[in-house]
Amino acid sequence: MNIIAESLSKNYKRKNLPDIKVLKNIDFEIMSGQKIALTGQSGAGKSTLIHILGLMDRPTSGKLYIDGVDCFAGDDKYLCVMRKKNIGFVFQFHYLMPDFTVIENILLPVWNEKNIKLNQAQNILEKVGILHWQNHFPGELSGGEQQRAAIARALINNPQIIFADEPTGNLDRITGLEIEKLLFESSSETGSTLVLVTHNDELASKADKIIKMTDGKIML
Ligand SMILES: Nc1ncnc2c1ncn2[C@@H]1O[C@H](COP(=O)(O)OP(=O)(O)OP(=O)(O)O)[C@@H](O)[C@H]1O
Repeated sequence: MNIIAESLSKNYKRKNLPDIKVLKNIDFEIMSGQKIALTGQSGAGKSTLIHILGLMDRPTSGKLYIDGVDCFAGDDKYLCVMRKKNIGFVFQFHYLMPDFTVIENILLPVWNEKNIKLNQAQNILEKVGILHWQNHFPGELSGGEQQRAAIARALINNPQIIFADEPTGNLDRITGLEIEKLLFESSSETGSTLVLVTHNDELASKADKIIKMTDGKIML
C-alpha cells in the first residue's frame, strides 16, 4: 500500500502556553512495499508522525492518503477498521499481556478466530524464531524474544503496512540489529511497506529511503 502525506501538521495544546507545533506541513510519498527508515534527533516528531501514519492519532491539519483513500475523512470507527485490516504496529515496549502465553498473545488480535488462526500463528512464531516459547509467558522470555513475539503479533493480520517505533530501543546492539533485520526480511517476504524509526545509521542505509526529520519538518 502506498502512503501520501500532504501538508500534515500537528499541534499540541499546552496549559497557559502557546500550542506546540510538533509537525510542520509534512509532505512525502512512500511507495507500496518500500522500506523506510525514519530518523532524526530526539523530539523531532518521529513518534508523533508515525502515530498519525498508523491512524492512532489525527493531524491538526493536512491529509493522509493510504492507497488513495483520504483516511482522516473517516470517523474513528473507520480508522479502527482500516488499522485492524491493514496495519501492524511494533512499539519500543512490547505491550505483551503478562498473563497470556506467547501463542495467546499472538492470537489476541484475532481471538474470535483463534482456532482457525492457530497454525498461522505458529508459522509466524517459527519465522521469528521463538516457536519453542509458544506456551510460555512473556515474563520468561528475554527482551529480544519478547520483541520477536511483539513482531509476530503485529504480523498475524497479514498487514500491508508495518510501523515500528524504535522497536530496538530497549535492546542491546546485536539483539537490536537482529530484530531490525527480521522486520526488513518480513517486509521483503510479504511485500509489505515498512516504516521503521531507528537511530541506527547502518540499518537506515539499508532502507529504500531515509526520511530524516528535524524540528517537525522533513529534510530532503
Ligand atoms: N501529547 C503531547 N502533548 C504535548 N507535547 C507532546 C505530546 N507528545 C509529544 N509532544 C512533544 O512533541 C515533540 C515531539 O515528540 P515525539 O515523541 O514525536 O519526538 P521523537 O522524534 O519521537 O523523539 P524521541 O526520539 O525522543 O522518541 C516533543 O517536544 C514532545 O515533548
